[in-house]
Amino acid sequence: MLKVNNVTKFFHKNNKSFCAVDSLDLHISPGEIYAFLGPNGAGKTTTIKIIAGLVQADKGNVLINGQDTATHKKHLNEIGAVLEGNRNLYWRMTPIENLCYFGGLKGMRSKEAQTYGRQLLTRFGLENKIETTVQQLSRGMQQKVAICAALIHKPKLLLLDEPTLGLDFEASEKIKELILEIARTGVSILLTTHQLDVAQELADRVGIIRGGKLVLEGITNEILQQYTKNEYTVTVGNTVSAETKQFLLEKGAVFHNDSSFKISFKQKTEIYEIIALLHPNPIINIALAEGSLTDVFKEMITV
Ligand SMILES: Nc1ncnc2c1ncn2[C@@H]1O[C@H](COP(=O)(O)OP(=O)(O)OP(=O)(O)O)[C@@H](O)[C@H]1O
Repeated sequence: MLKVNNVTKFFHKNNKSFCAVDSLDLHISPGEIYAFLGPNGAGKTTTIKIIAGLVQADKGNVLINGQDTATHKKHLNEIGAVLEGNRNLYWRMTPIENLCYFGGLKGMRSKEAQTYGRQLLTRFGLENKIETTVQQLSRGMQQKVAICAALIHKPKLLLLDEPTLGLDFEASEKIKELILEIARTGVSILLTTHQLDVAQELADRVGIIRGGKLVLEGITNEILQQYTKNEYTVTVGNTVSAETKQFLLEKGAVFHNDSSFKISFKQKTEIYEIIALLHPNPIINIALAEGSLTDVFKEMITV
């Protein structure tokens, strides 16, 4: 669906040229959710703007369905984008007026935009807010309208910049559900977020960009497995004896209290040695810490 080939972009700052996006390659398949992550200034927004045709790359190209969008501009119509959340919308207009307006910009007939706009707003649970001005809606509802506006012309690729930023728990859960639902209809989604838990929950694949370069890319679950440390939290029924405690401390254990500690190993099998050592103190619980994108991210951006 989307292929970004060797895209490079230079900007000028203080009379010096610097590379904001450096030889970037990425691709997204139909229905796939790709989380594009990176610290502030890494080059995410610039990349998204290049994909959306808002910024011109100095090198490389963007292909949609195999066609270069620089020479086949009509393929940009396959893209819907929510780049600034609710700031994309006209606040004094109602959701349906916004949708008709954005549909019109994409060449839709007014009646078609009306009909599909109402369907979209209903699908997003906004059927009772169709005639309320956007400024009177909650932040979460405004975000839903912004996504509807990006979907009005039935794009095949949706670009979402920080889709859950500033939303409360319930609104962000709802937006996440909707993102998954949109992807299930075959729309590819490229999302950027600093909320790594959101990326972990939604993304089929993840790319981490730093200094304009992709430093890690892969299937989310595979990356998580790769970065899962063999870190266990062990809780026993009785106080750990002084001698065992000393041994565990030497092995790098961190005690939460006299009967619970955290310990990491190079090899998973080392936990059996610890279980044997603790005997006959009954083991109440052993939990392996799950890897998280936050750990992966920290490692990738601090090396
Ligand atoms: N129009 C511009 N002119 C000059 N420099 C720019 C321009 N747009 C972006 N930059 C610079 O390019 C670099 C990449 O910026 P970009 O906005 O793509 O980063 P980002 O990863 O989206 O960051 P954030 O997470 O803060 O949104 C930054 O150093 C930024 O200051």
